[in-house]
Amino acid sequence: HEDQLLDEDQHEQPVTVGRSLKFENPYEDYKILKCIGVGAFGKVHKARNLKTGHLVAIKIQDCTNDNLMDLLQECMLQERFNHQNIPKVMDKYYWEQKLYICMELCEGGDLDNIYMSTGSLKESQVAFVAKKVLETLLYLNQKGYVHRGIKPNNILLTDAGEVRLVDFGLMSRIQKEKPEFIVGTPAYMAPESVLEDLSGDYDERCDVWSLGITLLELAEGKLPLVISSSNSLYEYWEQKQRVPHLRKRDKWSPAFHRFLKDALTLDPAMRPSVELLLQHEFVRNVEHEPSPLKRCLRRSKFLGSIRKFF
Ligand SMILES: Nc1ncnc2c1ncn2[C@@H]1O[C@H](COP(=O)(O)OP(=O)(O)OP(=O)(O)O)[C@@H](O)[C@H]1O
Repeated sequence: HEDQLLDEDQHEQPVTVGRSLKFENPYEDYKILKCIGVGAFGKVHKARNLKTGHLVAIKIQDCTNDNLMDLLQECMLQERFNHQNIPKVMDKYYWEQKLYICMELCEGGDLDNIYMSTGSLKESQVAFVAKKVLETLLYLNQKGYVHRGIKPNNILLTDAGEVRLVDFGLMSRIQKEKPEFIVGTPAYMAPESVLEDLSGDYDERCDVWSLGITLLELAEGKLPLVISSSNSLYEYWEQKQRVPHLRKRDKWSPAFHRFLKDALTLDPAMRPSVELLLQHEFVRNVEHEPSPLKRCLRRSKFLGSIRKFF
């Protein structure tokens, strides 16, 4: 219980994690109900707290002595963030070589699954996602972090259609630690992550680019650039330099076209910051409630139950 991790936010003062990391059997506190997601390092399950009856999501990851600290760092970052769009961590256990992270359940699932089942989103729904993700990114930027993993798969919805951002495993400090390796999912990665001459000092704006690609995907129902490796991303930008845009010009408002043009500015030095984009006409007047995504959640659930039936 005396393990210590470095807390970067507190000027590298060590903080004790032993107090809140439980070295106990999690199955005595939670009943696993069903698997709701699969990640690179483990699975996410829906579960019930046996004392309170509350439903939670439990991420279960295999641990070795080598990766335990990395996984804990990611979880502790998520724990430390206090923002309505970031799922709260309630408990964490280390038991029989596995890490169990119990957090707020986002019953709606991720936007990747949702749009694949219901079809592309409407403009008002895309604008809502844009605003919520920008607000979360602004919070992270103010704390000094770049997310580096913005994509539909990491944007979850609660039952009420509220947006939650997850996956803090690729996150890094703004301008402090450029990742040693190219990190992220290539199709969403900003051109500067592979083009040296563009990299400059505009680190946090890579999230703005990834958000632009994400919104295009949600609106059109498919990825604008089909790129599966950082090599092919490099080749694409070396040869074509054609910036993705909405194909059907008349289907979308001029504000949406302009927003994407701004977010997908090739040169990060010219790309607007998160703060500036929050003032953009496309998102400025988006209401916080009610969520326009609630309707597509109902549809996704309905389609899910029909599929189960057949
Ligand atoms: N709090 C949650 N509530 C509901 N579903 C969740 C929650 N967290 C994750 N999921 C689901 O589990 C999936 C996998 O999540 P996880 O965080 O393990 O993936 P990951 O580590 O980001 O995966 P990868 O590394 O492959 O990107 C998500 O895409 C989502 O569908």
